[in-house]
Amino acid sequence: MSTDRFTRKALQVPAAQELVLSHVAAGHTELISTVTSDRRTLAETVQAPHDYPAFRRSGMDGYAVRAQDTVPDDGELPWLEVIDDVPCGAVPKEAITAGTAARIMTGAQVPEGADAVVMLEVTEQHVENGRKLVTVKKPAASGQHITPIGFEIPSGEVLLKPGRLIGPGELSVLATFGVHQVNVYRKPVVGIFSTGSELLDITDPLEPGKIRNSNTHMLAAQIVEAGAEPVVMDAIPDDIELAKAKVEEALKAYDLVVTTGGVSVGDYDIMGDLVRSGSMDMLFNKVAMRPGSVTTAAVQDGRLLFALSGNPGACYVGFLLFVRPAIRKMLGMPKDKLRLPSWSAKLGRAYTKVNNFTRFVRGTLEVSDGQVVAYPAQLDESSVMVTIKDSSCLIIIPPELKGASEGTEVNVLLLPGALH
Ligand SMILES: Nc1nc2c(c(=O)[nH]1)N[C@H]1C(S)=C(S)[C@@H](COP(=O)(O)OP(=O)(O)OC[C@H]3O[C@@H](n4cnc5c(N)ncnc54)[C@H](O)[C@@H]3O)O[C@H]1N2
Ligand code: MOO
Ligand SMILES: [Mg+2]
Repeated sequence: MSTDRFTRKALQVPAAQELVLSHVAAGHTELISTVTSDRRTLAETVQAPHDYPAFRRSGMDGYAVRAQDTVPDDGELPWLEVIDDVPCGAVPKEAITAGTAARIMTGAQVPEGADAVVMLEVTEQHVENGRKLVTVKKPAASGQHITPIGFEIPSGEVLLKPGRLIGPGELSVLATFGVHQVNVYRKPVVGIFSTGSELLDITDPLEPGKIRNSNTHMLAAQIVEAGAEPVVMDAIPDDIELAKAKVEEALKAYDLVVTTGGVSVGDYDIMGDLVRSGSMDMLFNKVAMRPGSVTTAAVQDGRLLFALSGNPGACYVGFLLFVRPAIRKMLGMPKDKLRLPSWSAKLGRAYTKVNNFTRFVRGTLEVSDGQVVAYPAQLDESSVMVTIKDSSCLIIIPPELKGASEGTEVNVLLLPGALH
């Protein structure tokens, strides 16, 4: 790797991603209460401890019967004697035998002997000499309105594997089987700070020549989305000694450190100098991509430092392509879930910029005539912040396309939350 500021060797995006991923591994685990496990990543295999449903379950409010007893005899509707009443949560007291039925509610356990449930709507109930009788006006088919044991999940089935992100469906499964504690991967703690003498705090009034620090807050939200815990540190001015001390402190305290700003070749681009200064191993300081060509990564004592560009567009994309997959690997997620999902789409509008590097252009997705169409943002410069909020994908424009006309088949990376 180069030792001066200007000579940089650009890695292709996949190679840079692999390099980053080779320096992280799934982290520690912790046992937590399932009720607080939403958005956490499972670190264990969960198997069904019993069949589900565990009993034959009625799908309707009605009567449990033997289907054969519901067939009219010589045009006469059959009468059955109601020998039991089974509400939800109860266990049937009697088995159903020829000529008998049990009143039963949706979700209740179907008695032995019954092979069908008929809905209340197709029955009539009478009391005759103190005996409860029911007639069935429509013959039942065997198995009707009964959910068999193990219909959804047989006992012993693997339900959830390590690396699975817990959400509403997973919580439902865990609760169903009484799994009230789960082993999950500990959330990596990520220290973030911005560098730049121009940066004002979000609460500061605007001053001439200055801007408010937006990247720190954008990154904090990206870190949360990725499944980690951000620790927001104060921004620092462009002072290499200060930056060095801050990086050292952060790398000791946190699992990962992300900085933004000062990675290009300018006079005050201190982060670029810092990673080359020898105290850490630089993985790369140039990637063949735009925005984010100056994205820099280094490792010290096994901990990664990502020095992302200060330009908001480049910082955003640099996080998604490199930091997010690293966090997801630390969370034990499988290899095919580390990167953003990729779809193919047609370009809805021409993209004319030509570049030597692969472009990751912010865009919006629409479906038209069953075809996914991606529209590049009107403003997609690295320095532009405002269109980040409107984007649902990154459109990949490889350099060999030399720009792309409307209708070109492209690959798009889905942004987190694109389908919400
Ligand atoms: N001579 C060259 N100049 C530049 C090159 C180059 O190769 N040669 N690369 C350009 C590219 S590409 C990019 S990207 C930027 C990278 O800049 P830095 O990472 O060094 O970032 P800064 O110089 O600190 O800031 C750039 C820009 O971003 C604003 N910024 C910085 N931090 C924040 C923040 N926390 N929140 C909001 N905005 C922030 C900053 O004010 C600048 O406007 O360099 C090009 N130049
Ligand atoms: O790194 Mo800059 O964002 O390539 O545009
Ligand atoms: Mg700079």
